[in-house]
Amino acid sequence: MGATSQNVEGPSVAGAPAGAGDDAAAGGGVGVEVVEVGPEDHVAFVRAVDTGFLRRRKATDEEVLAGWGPLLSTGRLRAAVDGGRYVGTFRSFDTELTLPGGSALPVDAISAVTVTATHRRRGVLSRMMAADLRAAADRGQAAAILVAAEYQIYGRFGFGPATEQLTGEVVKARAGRLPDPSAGGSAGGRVELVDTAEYRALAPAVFERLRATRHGVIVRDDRWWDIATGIHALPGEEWNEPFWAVYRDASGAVTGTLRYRVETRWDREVPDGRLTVEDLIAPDPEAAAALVRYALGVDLVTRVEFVQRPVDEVVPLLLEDARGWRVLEHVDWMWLRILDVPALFAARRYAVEGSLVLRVRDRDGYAEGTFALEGGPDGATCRRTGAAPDVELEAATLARLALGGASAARLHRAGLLTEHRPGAAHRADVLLRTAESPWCPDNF
Ligand SMILES: CC(=O)SCCNC(=O)CCNC(=O)[C@H](O)C(C)(C)COP(=O)(O)OP(=O)(O)OC[C@H]1O[C@@H](n2cnc3c(N)ncnc32)[C@H](O)[C@@H]1OP(=O)(O)O
Repeated sequence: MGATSQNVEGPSVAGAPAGAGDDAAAGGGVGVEVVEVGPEDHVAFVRAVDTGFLRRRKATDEEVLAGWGPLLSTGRLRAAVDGGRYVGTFRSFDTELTLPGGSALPVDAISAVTVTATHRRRGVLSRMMAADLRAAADRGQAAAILVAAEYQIYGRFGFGPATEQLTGEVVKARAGRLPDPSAGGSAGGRVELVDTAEYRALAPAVFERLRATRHGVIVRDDRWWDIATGIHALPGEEWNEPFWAVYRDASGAVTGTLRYRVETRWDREVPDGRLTVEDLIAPDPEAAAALVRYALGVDLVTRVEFVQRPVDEVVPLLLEDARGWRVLEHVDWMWLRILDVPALFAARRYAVEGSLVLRVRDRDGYAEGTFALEGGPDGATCRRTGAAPDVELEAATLARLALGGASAARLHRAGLLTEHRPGAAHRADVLLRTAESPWCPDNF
């Protein structure tokens, strides 16, 4: 294990040669080398990620290793090294992304991207990204995904925002008549509060039903569930036990799950609590409505916040007075980098039968070319073609359209999509857009 004395540049590492590396002409400055990180340097990697994200973690090396080691072992770790110290970090791991129509596309998920303040804007991220995307393409993965810390970072690497999400709040006093939380579902089901172990046992199956149907969703593996339920503690991160609830339909089957926390507040003798719905997974409308009504009905609470929700969230439609709902934040969320246009577009499904010829420009080559797409509800083909294109766009713009969440007509108005045939943007929308918005409920 490398020494872990922290300084501004991050810890020194065992697996990297001090001072070794390529020259400034390769980018990244003199002496900076991009290396793969093995288990012997997991602690140094975590410390460097913390430095990059401006965090000070109070945990010993042993605690860091016990908490993060199993997680890091499932992914690929890259680091930039200068003088034997990590100055850049990059993690990627395999997951599956649900496409419109329900098929699961194997993709490369990127996280823990940092470059220390001393080495920024010298091309260190560019080199780590280039290495990772090349490796993902060589493995046959059709796309890479990430959640961007800042909007301006990833477009240059061919990523575009493929899902958006919102956080909204219900001000109960303005929402009209509120439901009785004990009333249960309209179809004879009921909401039950459960303990952590029951939730851990019941929730994954409900999530799998969402994943099979909602495009934009990615895998939650056992490790994810253990961390999300506090069963696997992450060192230096405080765990506050939330409330867990499930919805059982009339047959007793669990069809929805809810994780929420409450901050109790008082305005003198008047209760003014805040309830935050952190994770609401309910593929069935009946379960979704029952769990929303339950959250709104909890006493001693005046505001209920729903975080990381799809942009077509139903909460306002469940209120007697929809003006009790207000959107607090509406942001880009999961960014997509298409590495193989035919593989992705042939794997998704389309609401109606249609065809479209796309000319895609890609500085890095992966998505460059002209592609003939023919698709419908039951299947699709997407092949390279010599035919004249209907529309022309950058790979990063195509990423916005890939999951059906963006409007080609709007992109055309913004000058991001060129029509080579009049009306082609509208035709693209008829083919590519989806009735439900793509939604990635997770941060990774
Ligand atoms: C998936 C995730 O993990 S998201 C988390 C991203 N990490 C963070 O936000 C932590 C704090 N920031 C950082 O660690 C770094 O600034 C990083 C990782 C964002 C960028 O690393 P760098 O090594 O500086 O990037 P690099 O030098 O390769 O930049 C490439 C280009 O992107 C631009 N760029 C990089 N970061 C940003 C940014 N935050 N805003 C605007 N432009 C940026 C650079 O100016 C450069 O432009 P150019 O090619 O026209 O010269």
